[in-house]
Formats: sequence, C-alpha cells, structure tokens
Amino acid sequence: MQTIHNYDFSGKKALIRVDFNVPLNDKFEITDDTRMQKALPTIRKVIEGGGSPLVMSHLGRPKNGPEDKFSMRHLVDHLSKLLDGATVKIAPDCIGDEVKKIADELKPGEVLLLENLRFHNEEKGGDEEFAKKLSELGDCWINDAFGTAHRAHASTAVIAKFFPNDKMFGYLIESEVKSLDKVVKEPKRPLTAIMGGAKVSSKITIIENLLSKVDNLILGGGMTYTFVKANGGEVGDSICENDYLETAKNIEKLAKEKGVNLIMATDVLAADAFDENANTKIMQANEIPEGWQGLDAGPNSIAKFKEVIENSATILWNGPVGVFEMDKFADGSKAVGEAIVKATEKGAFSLVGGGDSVACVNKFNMADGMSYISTAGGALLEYLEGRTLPGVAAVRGE
Ligand SMILES: Nc1ncnc2c1ncn2[C@@H]1O[C@H](COP(=O)(O)OP(=O)(O)O)[C@@H](O)[C@H]1O
Ligand SMILES: O=C(OP(=O)(O)O)[C@H](O)COP(=O)(O)O
Repeated sequence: MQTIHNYDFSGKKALIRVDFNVPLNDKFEITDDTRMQKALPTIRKVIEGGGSPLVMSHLGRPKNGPEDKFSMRHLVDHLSKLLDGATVKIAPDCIGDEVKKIADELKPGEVLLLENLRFHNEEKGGDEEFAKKLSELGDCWINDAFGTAHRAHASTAVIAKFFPNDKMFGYLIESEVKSLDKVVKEPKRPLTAIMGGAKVSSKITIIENLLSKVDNLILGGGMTYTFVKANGGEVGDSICENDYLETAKNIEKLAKEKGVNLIMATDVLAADAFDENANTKIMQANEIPEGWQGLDAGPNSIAKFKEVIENSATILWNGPVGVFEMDKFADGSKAVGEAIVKATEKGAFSLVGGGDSVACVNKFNMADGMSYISTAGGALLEYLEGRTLPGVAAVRGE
C-alpha cells in the first residue's frame, strides 16, 4: 500500500481531504485554528516533495448551495500565513472546468483551496459522479480529515475507488488513530464521558453503544432538553429534537439496565434570547417557559458534574455544556474543564475532542492540562464505540 511516507509527490497534484471546519466569529475570523494547524504536516509533505496540494474541506452545514458565510475564502489568508507565505489560491468551486484549469496550471509548491464541498448536496449524499469529478482534479487522494472520518461522503470515502493505487492517510489521521488505540483498549476506571454541544441528532444515536463502555455519562448543553422533554418537562425554546424522544427514553432505560450512572443537568441558566445581552435566570431544566431557553448549566448541575469528573480515572469530553462563546453562558463549560484538569493532575487520563470543544479548552487556556486533544468529536465517539470509520475503511480498501 502507498503511504504518505513513501509516495513520490514530485510534479503531482495531491487532493487532500482535510477537516477545516473551524469555528468563525460573526466577522468571519477564525476563533480556533487547531484543525488547520494539525493538517499542516501533510500539506507541507506534498509541497516539500515537489507537488501541489489541492486542499478540500467542508465548512459548517450549508443547506442550499453556496452561501458566503460558509465560503472557504475566509480561510485563505490564514492558511497562507500558516504555510509561511506560500501561494494559496481559492477556487470558485470544488469541481468543474474552471477549477480543473486552475489546478492544472498550479506550479509545484502552490496550493489550491477548493470551495466548500457541501455547496453541492452530492457531497453528503456520497454521490459517485460528484466523487469522480473531484478525483479528476488530482493524481492521488490523501485523507487527513479525522474529524469527518465518520461521514461516508463523496470526498471522505466514495472518492477512494478512483484512486486504487494512489490513496493514503495523511499524518493527522495516522497519528490520531495510533494515539486513540492506546487509550481506548483498556481504560482505567471509572470512565466518565461528558457529552454536550448542539449536534444532538447526530450524537444521541451514539450514546446507546457508549453505554457499554462507560461508568458515568454526563449529558449537558444542548443534549439536556431532548431528555427533559422525553420525561414530560417544559423546555421552552431550548434546542430539542422531537424526533428523538423515544431514543432518549430508551437511553435512560438502557443506562439503568447496564448500571451506568447517568447525570443530567437539573438546573440551568436560561435566557430570554440567544444573545450575550439577554435577561437570564436560573431555572429547573424541566420548567422553562416559552420565550426562554437553557443556555448553560446551573450551579447545582455544575457541582454534580464536578464531583463525578474529579473522581474519574478516564475522562472523555465532547460538546461544551453551554454556549461558552458568550461569556455569560461559559461558567458550566469552564467548570467542567477545570474539573478535568484537576482530575488529570491527580493521574486521570483525559481526552477532549471536537471542533468547538477544543476551541472551548483553548479559550480558557486549559489545553496543557488535558492528556490528549483530538480534532474529532463525533468521529471520536464513533471510534470509541468500536465502529470502523468510513473515512478510514476507504483508505484501507475495506
Ligand atoms: N444549551 C445549549 N443550547 C444551544 N447551543 C449549545 C448549548 N450548549 C452548547 N451549545 C453549543 O454547542 C456547540 C458545540 O456543539 P458540537 O458541534 O456538538 O461540539 P463539537 O464541535 O465540540 O463536537 C457550541 O458552539 C455551543 O455554543
Ligand atoms: O466539526 C465536526 O464534527 P464535530 O462537531 O463532531 O467535532 C466535523 O467537521 C464534522 O462535521 P459534521 O458533523 O457537520 O459532519
């Protein structure tokens, strides 16, 4: 099998699937560039080998074609800076004749950043024709998008068939898989997972399998309200997945059967708008009236979270327990981070993953206090479940 270590990139156009799904603020500035930093060794390897990297990624979750707020153009200058001023061109799209022409005319060492793959619905649909068009831009395909390795999309998996002899992992996926394998085989107990965040529908389905692995499961952030509603509580305008109420009930039942200690926010900091200047009030998580939404954990919940975390030997964190980007709603996530640092100092192994979770840890300067930081959130959880990730299987030809 070809690997990035032995491949001859000289004169080649290397299509590199990265996960540049980085958080941006409302001025479209990158608030955490960890995922870009971590992709640099692979991009540099192609440049140093005399090739031209064609860097491709999604950014956010655009639904209806191109939208400027999701454009990769917001990342171009920063990528060039990270590559010590290398020429980085932005393509007007990710497929098509014009893009092909720009790619063909690249000189060795020049980088082309393709426009957001998800401006085409075919990307998420895993469309073969779309994958073929992408493949025609390059001579080889490198998958380095560990954060997106759980998606069987055109650029992360389907494209592999067009490079039977020229497909390989990038350095980031290689090192993430190696490090995680060491951690997940025989974790020290008790093992606590903390799941929060906003991607409730895509992560709630993972919990059932995680229940076989963990001793304690803390559910916070946006995860809270689907469970509260499933138990007949009032969640007001909080984020809630009505299609998953049965799943939530089943998770609670399964947790009981398996003896997993399920800890959920009982009180929350609610606000009358999704805004830093909103009015706020501590409320019971199941008594939030219309017009209000839970945006952070309340003091009793925070105390409970801390106690469990500080008594854990292995800790896995994906998903902030509040809208930490706004200082008013950051206390819960900050407290969770502090408790993890404390447990780590006492000898626990801590693993934090996910674009926003890593941004949160960096915002509060806690990265040095964690044992391992992964670029992946959902993919990490699926990996820990024991699933083979489609983006990994595709490179291995499985
Ligand atoms: N109660 C809540 N309501 C709405 N959004 C929330 C809530 N708690 C956390 N969030 C948001 O969840 C986002 C992160 O979710 P997610 O993408 O699942 O995490 P990650 O990127 O780390 O995998 C953060 O931007 C945070 O603002
Ligand atoms: O940010 C990501 O995942 P994460 O929020 O689980 O860390 C990846 O870029 C995958 O994005 P997706 O969940 O929209 O497929």
